[in-house]
Amino acid sequence: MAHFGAVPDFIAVAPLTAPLDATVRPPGSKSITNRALLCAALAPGTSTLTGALFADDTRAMLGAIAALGATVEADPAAATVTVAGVDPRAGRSDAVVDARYSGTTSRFILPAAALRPGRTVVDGTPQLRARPFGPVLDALRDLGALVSANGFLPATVSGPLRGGPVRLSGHISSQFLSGLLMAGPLMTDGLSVELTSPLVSVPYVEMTKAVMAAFGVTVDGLEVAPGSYRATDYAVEPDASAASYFLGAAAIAGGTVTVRGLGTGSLQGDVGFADVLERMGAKVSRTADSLTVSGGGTLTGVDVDMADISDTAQTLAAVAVFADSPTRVRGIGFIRGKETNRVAAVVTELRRAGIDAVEDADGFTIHPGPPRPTRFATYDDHRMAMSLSLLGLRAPGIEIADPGCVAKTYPDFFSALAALS
Ligand SMILES: O=C(O)C1=C[C@@H](OP(=O)(O)O)[C@@H](O)[C@H](O)C1
Ligand SMILES: C=C(OP(=O)(O)O)C(=O)O
Repeated sequence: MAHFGAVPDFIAVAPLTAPLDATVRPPGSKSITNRALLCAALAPGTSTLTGALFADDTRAMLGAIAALGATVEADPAAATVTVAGVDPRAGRSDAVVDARYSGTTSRFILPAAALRPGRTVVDGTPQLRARPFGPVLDALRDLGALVSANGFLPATVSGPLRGGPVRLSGHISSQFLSGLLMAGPLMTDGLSVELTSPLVSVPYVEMTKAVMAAFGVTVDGLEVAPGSYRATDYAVEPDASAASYFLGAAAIAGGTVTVRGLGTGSLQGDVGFADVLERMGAKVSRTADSLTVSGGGTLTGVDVDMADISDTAQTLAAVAVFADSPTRVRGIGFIRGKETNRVAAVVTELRRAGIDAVEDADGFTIHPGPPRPTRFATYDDHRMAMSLSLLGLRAPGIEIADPGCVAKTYPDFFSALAALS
């Protein structure tokens, strides 16, 4: 990960000396910010986002929509972005998008870029180049685009997109479907997607539909009629995946953590991480504007399918270390294709700390135990860094290598973690 300013080689996590009593508001949701930015960029007129996330992944999307011709004014200190939209179907010049490390940016911008008659090259870091793109590239070809790529980035696409019916696999990533749906209303014949394999990360597709609806476009099942977006002002919720670390901290270290801004009406499936903590024995309460977890009692291991909320699987691995029985996480084989092979990475690192962690075909099993002092490797994966740091709240001698990798979604994570105490 590229960083601005000095970033240490590692961070030592200080164990908590008293139970937690904290209220936090994580920065804006990465997933909602990047959807709202794209919908705003495709809407004629001016939209303003408040509560937007400023992190590497959303800066990638800001650059991507600007490359497509949207006018962007960002105020990171105020967490606002103003976007004047553009009709990509009028874009005849060549364009280049650097999606950096961002799955959402790259998978969402490809269909939008393929609406342009001009050529767009979409590329990213070596990490992103190693992630799969075949399903969306094949779908774009079937929808009428010219595509030059071999299943991975870099990819060069040009339109227009005729649209109509298309078949798409769902088991690798939901981001392909979300990206196609968002470009759908601007395809000549609209879009009708038929999934050829079971969809992972389902709540993210519901989120896509909800953000599109806020910008005036209705998705019916997996069908979108030709139409246009409507510029709007949009308030982004705090990030629920980021919240999982603070909720997990309460479960591990005891005491209470309240996350503000994540209420019962949240668009993010990852608020469901609290349900898993509840099954393990933590106390959870929910209001229209907050989510609270209290821990300190015994945690019991769970057997849980996390295909819908896989960004919190590593958080659960960290919590599971402190339970009184094993935890089995299923349904997440596909996270081997994320920032790193997350199944292998979390198992390898926990084993280095003396924990009996086992890789399974579709996930992992964690047998609890006391972690020994360890400097965890983070594999350039923000979620490895954030989740493994939780072990240090209870166990002495825990260090996190390359902590700057959290810049992908949460540049201030370690300050927020320190502020908990
Ligand atoms: O659509 C989104 O915003 C996301 C979908 C998920 O990816 P997959 O659909 O690839 O599982 C998730 O892991 C990612 O962090 C964000
Ligand atoms: C998988 C992730 O990101 P993306 O796919 O958007 O790069 C993540 O944030 O955990």
